Amino acid sequence: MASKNLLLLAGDGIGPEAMAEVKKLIVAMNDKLGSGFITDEGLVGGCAYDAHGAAISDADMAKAMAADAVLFGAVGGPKWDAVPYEVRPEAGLLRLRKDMELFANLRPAICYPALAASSSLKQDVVEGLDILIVRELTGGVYFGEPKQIIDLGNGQKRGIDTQVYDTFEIERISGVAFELARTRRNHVTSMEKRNVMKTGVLWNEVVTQTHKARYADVKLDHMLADAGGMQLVRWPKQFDVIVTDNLFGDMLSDIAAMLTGSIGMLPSASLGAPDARTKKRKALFEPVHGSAPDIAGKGIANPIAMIASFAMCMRYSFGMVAEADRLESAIAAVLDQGLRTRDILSDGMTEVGTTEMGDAIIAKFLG
Ligand SMILES: NC(=O)c1ccc[n+]([C@@H]2O[C@H](COP(=O)([O-])OP(=O)(O)OC[C@H]3O[C@@H](n4cnc5c(N)ncnc54)[C@H](O)[C@@H]3O)[C@@H](O)[C@H]2O)c1
Ligand SMILES: CC(C)[C@H](C(=O)O)[C@@H](O)C(=O)O
Ligand SMILES: [Mg+2]
Repeated sequence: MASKNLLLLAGDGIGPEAMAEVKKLIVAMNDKLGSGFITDEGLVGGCAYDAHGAAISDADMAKAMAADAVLFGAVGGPKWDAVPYEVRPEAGLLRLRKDMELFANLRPAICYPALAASSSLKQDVVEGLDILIVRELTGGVYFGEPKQIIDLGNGQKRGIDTQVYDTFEIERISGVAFELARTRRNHVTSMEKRNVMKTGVLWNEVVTQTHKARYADVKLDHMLADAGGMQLVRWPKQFDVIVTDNLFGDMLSDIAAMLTGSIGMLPSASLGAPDARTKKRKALFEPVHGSAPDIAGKGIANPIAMIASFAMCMRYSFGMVAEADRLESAIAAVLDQGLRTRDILSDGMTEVGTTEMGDAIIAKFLG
């Protein structure tokens, strides 16, 4: 049996609360189904800074590089607002993405039937929604140089971030989007801002060329990213796969999160290129949400995004497609039963905390 070494990086705020539910699930799967997961743990984010002055230590980084997959909770919080920029909690996540070369971030936004009526959007707008945002994750303005604040010496400062994309980066992320579209509804919408950005012009050009050369069977549309945001809330069901850069993908996926009822619902997978010899991809799975300092420690966080991220882990890292499908069905069934954490609560439903929600999903999954 192929190894299943998981590194758990729970992080800060609600990260450990959500991760606790996945840990219970892993223990139950090992005990009852003989799934054979081997777990190790490490520190990332503010807790890592507190322990050793860095947002992730070299030792934990080495563990992440060696693991078959990394499960990540969330990082950040007001406690670390004043720490130096280079070691702020979020730097740990960015280092993991960059050093592991996780260029492809898959963010599916699925509206579970039971939540269609509780969205802030009209029911018919979100009912049956199943879209996938493919976000480029190791380039763009997140990593481009120079990135600095310079003193102009006249009482003024200048903040500089640099958006950079090379052909190969756009080619490989659009390849991922086209491949995934072929397994879905065969439609890709590429979003950039070619009307104001040179990287947008190149993005559009390379996606068009990649399509023509290798994926002409897939329907391709181009949309300016601001209009894309508007279309996502106007009529999201027009989309199948959206491919976009690092920053637009960050923003568009938070918008998409609300289509599903709550940001507490959205999982994600961050994947590297397959290794030439072993064909295995480096991979990290994390909820789209952050550490939610406003609700941390109260036991009310929604663990579904974290649990659904583990479903993606089983599907993409271990080929456990049946188990992943069953876990997603268990989430849907528990929502059908009327159980709701506070973020997705609506009239007539039963409010439960993080632990009860996790327990109910695990029981349904095993049942
Ligand atoms: N991947 C990550 O680790 C990640 C992602 C986004 C933000 N952050 C960090 O998290 C901190 C807080 O950021 P923010 O407040 O902008 O975003 P956030 O996602 O943490 O919270 C936004 C809102 O959504 C709610 N929310 C988020 N997840 C929830 C869940 N699972 N269940 C119920 N409600 C949930 C929060 O209570 C809050 O009201 C910042 O330090 C930020 O940098 C980390
Ligand atoms: C925490 C932060 C670095 C991160 C990002 O901006 O990518 C987060 O917002 C996300 O969506 O994963
Ligand atoms: Mg984000």
